[in-house]
Amino acid sequence: MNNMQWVWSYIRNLKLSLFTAMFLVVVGSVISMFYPLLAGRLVDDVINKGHSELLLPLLGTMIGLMFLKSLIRYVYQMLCEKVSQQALFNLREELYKKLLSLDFDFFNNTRVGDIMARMTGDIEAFRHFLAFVVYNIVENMTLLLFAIYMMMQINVPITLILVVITFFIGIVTFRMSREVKPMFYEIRQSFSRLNSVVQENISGNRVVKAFAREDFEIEKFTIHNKDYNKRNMDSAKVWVKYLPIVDSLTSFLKVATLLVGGIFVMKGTFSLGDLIVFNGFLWMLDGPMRMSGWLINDVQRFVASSYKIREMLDAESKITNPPLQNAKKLQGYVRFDQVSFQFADSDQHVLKKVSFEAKPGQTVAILGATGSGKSTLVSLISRFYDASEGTLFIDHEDIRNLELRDLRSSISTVMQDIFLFSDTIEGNIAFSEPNATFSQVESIARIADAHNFIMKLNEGYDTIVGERGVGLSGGQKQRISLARALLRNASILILDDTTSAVDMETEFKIQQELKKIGSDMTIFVIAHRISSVMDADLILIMEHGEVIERGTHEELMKQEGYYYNVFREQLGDFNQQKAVS
Ligand SMILES: Nc1ncnc2c1ncn2[C@@H]1O[C@H](COP(=O)(O)OP(=O)(O)OP(=O)(O)O)[C@@H](O)[C@H]1O
Repeated sequence: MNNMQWVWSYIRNLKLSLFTAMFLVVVGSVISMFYPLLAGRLVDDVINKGHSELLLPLLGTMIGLMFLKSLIRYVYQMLCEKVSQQALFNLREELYKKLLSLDFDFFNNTRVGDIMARMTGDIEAFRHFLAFVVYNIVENMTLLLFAIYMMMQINVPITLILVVITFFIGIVTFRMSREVKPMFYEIRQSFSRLNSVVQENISGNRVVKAFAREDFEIEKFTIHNKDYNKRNMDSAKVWVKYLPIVDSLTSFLKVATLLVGGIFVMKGTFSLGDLIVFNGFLWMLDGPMRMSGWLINDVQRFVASSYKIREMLDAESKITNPPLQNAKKLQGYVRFDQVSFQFADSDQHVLKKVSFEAKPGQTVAILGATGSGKSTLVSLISRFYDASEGTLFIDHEDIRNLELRDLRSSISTVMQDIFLFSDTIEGNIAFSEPNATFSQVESIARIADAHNFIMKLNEGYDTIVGERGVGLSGGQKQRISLARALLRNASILILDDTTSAVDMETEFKIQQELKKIGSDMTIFVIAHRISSVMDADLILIMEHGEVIERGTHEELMKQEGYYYNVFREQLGDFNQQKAVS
C-alpha cells in the first residue's frame, strides 16, 4: 500500500466532507478569477471610457465576491479540519491498540521517547497534511491552471513567456525539495532522540538528583538539542540557497509582464485594462510557485512521519495468538519440557533445557544468583516470550495453543519492577478485577498486609498515588501490587521478588495468609531469602540458565550444595530477626 492509499484508508468514510471541501476550494479559486477581470473592467470601462455608472456595481460585485470567497474558505477549512480530526482520532486509536498488542520484544528494543514522538509529532504532521496541505495543493493548482487559461484568452504570447518563467521556478522548487527530502528524515530521527533524553530525565529524575548529575544531563540534552537545531538549520540553509532564485524569478514575472505588456499597450494591441488584468493574475502564478516550496516541505515532513507511524502499525508481535477455543479457567498445571530460551537480539541462551512440573495447589520456589534466568523463566508462563526450544505445557496443552487473554486472565503476577498507576490505592488494587467491591479490595489488602498502612494515610484507600507509586515506600508498593495480584482469582500466581522490600516479620505474615487462600493455586515464588522458599513443594536452584539443584527443603539440605550454603549464610540473620521480633 503506498502512502496515499494508506491515508485514504483513514478518510474513506469521510469522502463526502472531503470532496465537498475540494469542490468548494475549486469554487473559491474560480471566484478569485473574477477580481482581476473586474479590476480590468474598472480601468477600461469606468476610468478610460468614463462609464461612471458602472463604478458602484463593479465595486459592489467585488466586495460581494470577497465576502462569498471568505465564507467558502471558512466552510472548506472547517470541513478539512473535521476530516483531519476524525482521521487523526482513528489513527490514534489504531496506534494505541497496536501499542498495547505489541510484545515485550518490541518494548525492549524501542525507546519510549521514540514511541512518544510517533504518538505526538508524527501524528501532528499527519493532521497538518489533511487539514492544511491537501486543500492548499488543490487551491494552488486550480489557481495556477485557471490563471494560465484566463491569461491565454487575453494574450497568448505574454502568457507563454510567463509560463516559461513559471516553469523555471517549478524546476528550482523541485530541486530544492529533492535536496531537502533526506534532511526531513534526519530531523525526524533527531527529534525522536531528543524526546528520549527528555523522557529518560523525567522518569529517572531521582537518579539524576541522587547522583547530582544535572550538569551532565543538561550537557547531554544540549548535544541532542544542538543536533536537532543543526539539522533544522541545514534544511533552512537549503531554503536560503534556493529562495533568492525563486524570489528573483517571481519578481521577473512582474517585470516581464510590465515590459512586454507595456510594449503591447504602446503598440495598441493591448489595453491598459488588460495589463491590469494580467497583473492581477500574476499572484496566481507566483503565489502557487512560492507556496509550492512550503507545501513540498510539509509533504516531506508528512512522508517522513508517516513512514515512522506505519513502521509501528506494521510491527508484529512475535507472540502469535491462536483463536479462542472454549474459554475456561485454567487448572494451573504447569510443565516445562526441555525449555531453552534466548532473547531475539542475543546469541546467548538465558534458559537451558529447563524441565520441571508443578501441579495445581503446589508452590514452586526459584532461587539463584542474580541474572541466572529466574524472571525469564516465569515470564514464559504468561507467554511474554515463547521458548526458543522445548515446550511449555499448561493444563497439558502446549502454551502456544492457548488464547493469550484466556491464558493471562488465569495468571496473576507481581512483577519485580513494580508499576502503580496515577490513581487511588483502591483503583490500583482493583486494576486486576474492576468489578471487585470495596470490601473485597479491603479484605485482600489485609491479606497482603497493606490495610494498616493504607488506613494511616489521610485519604485511606482514596489516596492518589503518584506516577509509578511516588509517595509510597518500596515495601508499601510491593504490598499494594501483591494485593492487586491476589484480588484476581487466578489459577497461577507468580511472585517475582515480591517481598524483598518488606521486613521478614511482614513476609512471614504474608506467607501465612497466602497459605490460607492459595490452597488450589499454583504459586511460583522467586526470592533471594531462604525464609521465603523453605516451605515450597519444589525448590529450583538456577545458575546461568540451568537448574542445578532441585527438591524440597529437606532434600536440598541433604545435597549440601548451593541451597545448603545459602541456608547456612542466611540462617543467622533469620534467627536474629526472629529474636528481635
Ligand atoms: N530484554 C533482554 N534482552 C537481552 N537479555 C536480557 C534481557 N532481559 C534479561 N536479559 C538477560 O537474561 C539473563 C537472565 O535475566 P533474568 O532477569 O531472568 O535474571 P534473574 O535471575 O531474574 O535476575 P535477578 O535476580 O537479578 O532478578 C540476564 O543475563 C540478563 O542480562
